[in-house]
Amino acid sequence: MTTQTNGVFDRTPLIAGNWKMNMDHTQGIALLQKLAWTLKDARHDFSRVEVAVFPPFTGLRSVQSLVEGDGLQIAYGAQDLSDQDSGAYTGDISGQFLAKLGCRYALVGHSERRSIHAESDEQCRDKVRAAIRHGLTPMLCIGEGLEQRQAGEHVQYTLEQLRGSLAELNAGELEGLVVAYEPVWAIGTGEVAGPEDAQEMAHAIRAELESLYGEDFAKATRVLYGGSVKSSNVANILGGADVDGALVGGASLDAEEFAKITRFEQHLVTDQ
Ligand SMILES: O=C(CO)COP(=O)(O)O
Repeated sequence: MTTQTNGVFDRTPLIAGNWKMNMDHTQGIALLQKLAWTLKDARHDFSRVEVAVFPPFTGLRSVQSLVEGDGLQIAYGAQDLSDQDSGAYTGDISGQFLAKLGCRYALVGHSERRSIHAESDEQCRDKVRAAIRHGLTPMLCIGEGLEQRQAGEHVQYTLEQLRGSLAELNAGELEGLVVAYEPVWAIGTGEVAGPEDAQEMAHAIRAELESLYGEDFAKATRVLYGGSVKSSNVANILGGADVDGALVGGASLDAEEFAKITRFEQHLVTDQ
C-alpha cells in the first residue's frame, strides 16, 4: 500500500507522548533520559519533527530540570489545566503554575477528561482560554465514540466539539493552536483508524477552521491523530496531507518505540 507524503511540510510535524497516569517522577526522568539519548543517537532533527511529552503533573518539575539542565530540545506540557487562575479550587492546577514550569503545551479536553470527569465543550473552551492567558499552547482533543462512528455521524459530532470548545475565541487568540483528533474507539484498544479515516477527519477539521478563522489560520494549524499509534502504523496514518503528527499514549511509555515513531518520515512512501 502506498501513502501520500506531505511533500515539503507546510507545518512542522509534531509527535507528542501522552503518558497519562503512568510514570512517577523518577520513572519519568528515566524515560525522558532514555528518549533523549535515543533521539541523539538517531541524530534527530527537531526542526523537522518536533517532539513533546506530557507527564503527569507530579513529573513536570523533574522534566523541567532535566530539559533545562541537559539543554534538551524536547518540549513538554501538562495533561490538563484549570480554567481558573488561582484560589479555592482544591486539586486543580493553574496554567500560571504550568507556565512557570516551562510547559509549552497544555492538553485540553482529552476524551478521558470528557468521559471520566464529564468535561463539557464549554469547560474546554474556558480551559483553552486559560491556557492562552498564560502563554501555553492549547492542544485541543476532539473525537467521536463508536456510536457516532457507526451511525456515520463522526464528522458532524467531532466538528461540533471543535466549534463548542473554541466558541467566542478569535484567530489572533488561537494562534499556534494544535488540534488532536482522537476517535475514542481507537484509544488504548489496538483499533486504529485507517489512514483514510484520519485524513478525512483532519481535512474536515481544517476546512472548519478555515470557515471559522480564515485560510491562513487553517493552513498554519497542526492537526494530529491519536489512537493506538505505533511505529508499525504511524507512517500510514501520517501519510494523509492534513495529518501533521500523532498524539501517542501507550507507545510513548517505551523510549525506543516512541523514538521510532518520531522517525515516521523514513517510512513514508510517495504516491506518484
Ligand atoms: O489517548 C491517546 C493519546 O492521548 C491515545 O492512547 P493510545 O495510543 O494508548 O491508544
